[in-house]
Amino acid sequence: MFRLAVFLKPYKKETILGPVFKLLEAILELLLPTVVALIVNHGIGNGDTYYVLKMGGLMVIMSLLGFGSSLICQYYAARASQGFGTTLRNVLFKRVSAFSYAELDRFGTATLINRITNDVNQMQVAVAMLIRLVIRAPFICIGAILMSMLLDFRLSLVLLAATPVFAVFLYFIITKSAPLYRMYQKKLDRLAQVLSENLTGVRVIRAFAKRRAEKERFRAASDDITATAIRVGRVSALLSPATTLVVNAAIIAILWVGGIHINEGTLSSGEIIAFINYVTQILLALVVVSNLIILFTKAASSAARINEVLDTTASVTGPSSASGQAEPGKLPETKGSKPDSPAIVFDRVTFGYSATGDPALRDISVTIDRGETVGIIGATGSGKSTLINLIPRFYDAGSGRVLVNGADVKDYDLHELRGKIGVVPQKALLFTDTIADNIRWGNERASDEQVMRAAAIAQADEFISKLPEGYGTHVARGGLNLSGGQKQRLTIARAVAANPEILILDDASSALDFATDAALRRSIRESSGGMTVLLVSQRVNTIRQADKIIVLEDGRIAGIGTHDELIHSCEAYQEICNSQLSEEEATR
Ligand SMILES: Nc1ncnc2c1ncn2[C@@H]1O[C@H](COP(=O)(O)OP(=O)(O)OP(=O)(O)O)[C@@H](O)[C@H]1O
Repeated sequence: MFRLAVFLKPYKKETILGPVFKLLEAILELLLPTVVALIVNHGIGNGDTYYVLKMGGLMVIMSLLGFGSSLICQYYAARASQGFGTTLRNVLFKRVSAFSYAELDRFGTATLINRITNDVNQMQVAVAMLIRLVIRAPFICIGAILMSMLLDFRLSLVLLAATPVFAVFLYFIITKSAPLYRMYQKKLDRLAQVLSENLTGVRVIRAFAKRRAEKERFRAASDDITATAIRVGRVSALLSPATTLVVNAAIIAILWVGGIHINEGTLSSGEIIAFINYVTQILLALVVVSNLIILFTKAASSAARINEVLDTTASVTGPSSASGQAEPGKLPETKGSKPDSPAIVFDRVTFGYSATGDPALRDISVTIDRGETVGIIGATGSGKSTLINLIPRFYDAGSGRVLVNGADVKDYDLHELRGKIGVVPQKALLFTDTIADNIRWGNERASDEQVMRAAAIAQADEFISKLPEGYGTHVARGGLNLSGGQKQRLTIARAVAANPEILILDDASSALDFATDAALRRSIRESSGGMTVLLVSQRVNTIRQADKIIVLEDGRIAGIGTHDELIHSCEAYQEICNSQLSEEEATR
């Protein structure tokens, strides 16, 4: 947990001055019972009203000073904790943004969101409490014990005897609650996962009339977390009554022993009042300490979760380059890349999502020349998306090399590499902005003409022009106000607008009708201007005109060639064609 203290560095002043002011308040608070004892013994005992008023006035001033110190501490604590939380959240977000798909897959979205929000909040509260109470509460405890020792050493032995009893309670509660807090946070992640699946998949759930089942699933996750919360609550709830029990037992013992001393004439009534005051202060401070311990037990498990993210380094990083925000399509060439080399080469590439499971790609070797249009086809799960994900380094090949323009993708600066490649994913994702800005997302500097040209290539111009506000039409959250095919065409336009050297369409026209799909391929071919195009599809019609077709089967290459070559030589391709085309269509 203390590793995260580096994020408090910019708030050194607040972290030091906050506790100092709180200490001042605690000192004033500790002196008050002694002043009360003086008032009782000298003022009331001697009937000296002037003394009572003078000391009463002193008490008011001390209380006001204490109040002011407390306010200043509160202010510093708020500044430091909010600043700490903001910096930590930003650092975590930056770290997560740099994660490759492999790290994102490993953690999962729900837990990452919880770690950046919930866990950081938990740490933020812990920092505020650290500044406000961590010094004050133990100081009050120890100070009150010392002050009571000064008042009457024999009586204070009762307090010392109570200390180990309290320590045993504390130890029991911490060891029981810490694992429960860790479990609670894991279950919170699970709940967030179920909730997110339900909200994003609401249409599918309704279409399959699965609402009741999903409600049950949510209730089960929710009940599960409640059960853990109750268990942890039961354990931690013991702490306050246990503290009160120990301290009240001490008070009874003090009254008993004190009574004997008063009878013997060795203790004044003012001293016993001050003594009880100190014991009450100790009680309150101990309740605070015990709550702090619970808070820090929670914060420790949050800190461990945060540190896990901070300790995870992105597996996909590139050598740094000074290319910065270069214009898309005009990025500097990486060392090793040659103008006359093929656009993409897979050189004996093998890749698996996990080190132990079956590889998703095995021994893939293929060369794709610049300006070629290449179709990638295969049954579902055969590895098509995995193959293309290795080109922009969404994942890194386990063995073998992937070359772009003759240079290993690992030698590229990531920004430079991805600037060369336009990827249109299977699932169309749009942002809440205008249609024009969504297309411009791939190239912020694109002029209106370039945006319209990209839309025309993607066969999107016609439907856009029919919208009431044309290119200025606002895309609703998640593209709700557009059809599946319209969304796909906009994501294609977005990739085209970036003017990439390599355009990858990962089953990106699956929602288009045959005529639009054909028109799209024609316009990409006509206006590609030397662009290398990779078309991933399960539809033979989408890829049959390609210069080269790669057929994948169970992660291996089953054939490479044109449609005419493969229809005679590749069994896997023949099977796909047989399932989709008539004999006449296949050989036409
Ligand atoms: N993120 C992932 N983590 C683990 N396994 C994965 C992941 N993505 C894909 N796989 C597995 O890798 C294999 C290849 O998947 P891939 O998505 O590349 O197939 P595909 O040919 O593109 O399929 P489709 O046509 O259905 O999109 C499959 O067995 C799949 O289960």
